[in-house]
Formats: sequence, C-alpha cells, structure tokens
Amino acid sequence: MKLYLIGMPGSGKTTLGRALAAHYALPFLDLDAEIVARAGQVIPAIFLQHGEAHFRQLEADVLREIAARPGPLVLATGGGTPCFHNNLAVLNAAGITLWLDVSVDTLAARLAAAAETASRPLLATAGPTEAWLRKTLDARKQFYEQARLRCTEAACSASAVAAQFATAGVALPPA
Ligand SMILES: Nc1ncnc2c1ncn2[C@@H]1O[C@H](COP(=O)(O)OP(=O)(O)OP(=O)(O)O)[C@@H](O)[C@H]1O
Ligand SMILES: O=C(O)C1=C[C@@H](O)[C@@H](O)[C@H](O)C1
Ligand SMILES: [Mg+2]
Repeated sequence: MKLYLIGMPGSGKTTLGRALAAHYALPFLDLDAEIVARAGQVIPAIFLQHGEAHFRQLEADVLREIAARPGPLVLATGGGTPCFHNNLAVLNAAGITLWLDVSVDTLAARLAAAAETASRPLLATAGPTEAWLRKTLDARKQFYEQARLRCTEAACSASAVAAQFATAGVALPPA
C-alpha cells in the first residue's frame, strides 16, 4: 500500500511524510526531490528555464513511475500535483491519499520566511503570499477534496494520522 500526501504548499506534506515513514518503517520519497534529481536542476530553475508546463509534465511522468514501483512507500507530493494531468486518478488508483487541510492563515505564517518563498517559484512571483494562497486553495480544493482521507490542521501529526488510519482500517505495516 502506498500512502500519498497531498495539500497546499506549506501544509506539511514533506514534514508529515517523513514522520509517517519513520512511524511505519516505510521508505519515504518526496516528489519534488525526485523531480529535481531527474532534471538535474532545482525547481525554481526548471520553472525559469523551461516553464511551468514542462515542470508539470516532468511531475506527471515521475509520479507515474513511482506509482508503478512495487512495494509500499510514503510519498509527499508537490502542492499542485493532484491538479494536473489527471494525476489525482493515478494517486487514488494506486494508494491511499491523505489531504492535509491547513488554513490559509497557518500556511501564510509558515511560508512567511524568505527562504520558504524563494524555493517555491509560484509563490515567489505571485505578489502577496496570503492572496495567492487564498486564490490557489479556492481553485485546488475541488481536487484536494477527492482524497480518501483528510486531516485538519490540529490532527496532522504522525500519531493522530496513524490513529485515523487504524480507525479507517487502512492496511499499513504495524507501527
Ligand atoms: N505541523 C506543523 N507545525 C508547524 N510547522 C510545520 C508543520 N508542518 C510543517 N511545518 C513547517 O512549515 C514549512 C513547510 O512545511 P513542508 O515543507 O513540510 O510543507 P510542504 O507541504 O511539503 O510544502 P511544499 O508543497 O511546498 O513542498 C516548514 O518550515 C515546516 O517546518
Ligand atoms: O503548489 C505548487 O504548484 C507547487 C508546489 C511545490 O511543491 C512544487 O511542486 C512546485 O513549486 C509547484
Ligand atoms: Mg514538500
């Protein structure tokens, strides 16, 4: 069983993904990091040199490769992953999707640091962070809502999510 974390930039997919992988003793992968390794360029450079459409194609290709691998893993997706190239269908077909449903206020506070913005090209070029987050969440919610499971902000810790999985009968290795 593969576990796929989806949600807005700053919602904590990478952070929670690492924690859940440790909790269940599963391999952890971060889709953004896999794309960087494949392209040999950091994400802002991919956007700058080749544009978003090229990034989205790479993202879709690498996602499908990971989904086709045998064995369980935890994958932190990119913020936009479920919203392009029918990726949501791939995610829901091959594993359990979990949406980290975090408020715009919290996202804005977490992403306020300059280093957080610089590594996220859509944010870096968008103008005021909070307005971009609100507009983007409005557009993406229809995709995120199709996740099989959802954690709201206070319950997005590894222990709370593991308890939710146990209740939902999600078949992951015992912690
Ligand atoms: N539960 C949490 N409580 C407080 N801060 C958090 C929490 N989860 C993540 N953060 C912080 O928020 C920032 C963004 O987290 P993270 O990189 O895990 O988000 P992400 O969803 O992977 O973002 P992206 O989509 O851009 O890759 C980091 O500085 C991280 O330390
Ligand atoms: O929200 C988005 O569309 C993105 C989020 C990041 O995880 C990266 O995948 C990239 O910067 C695009
Ligand atoms: Mg991340």
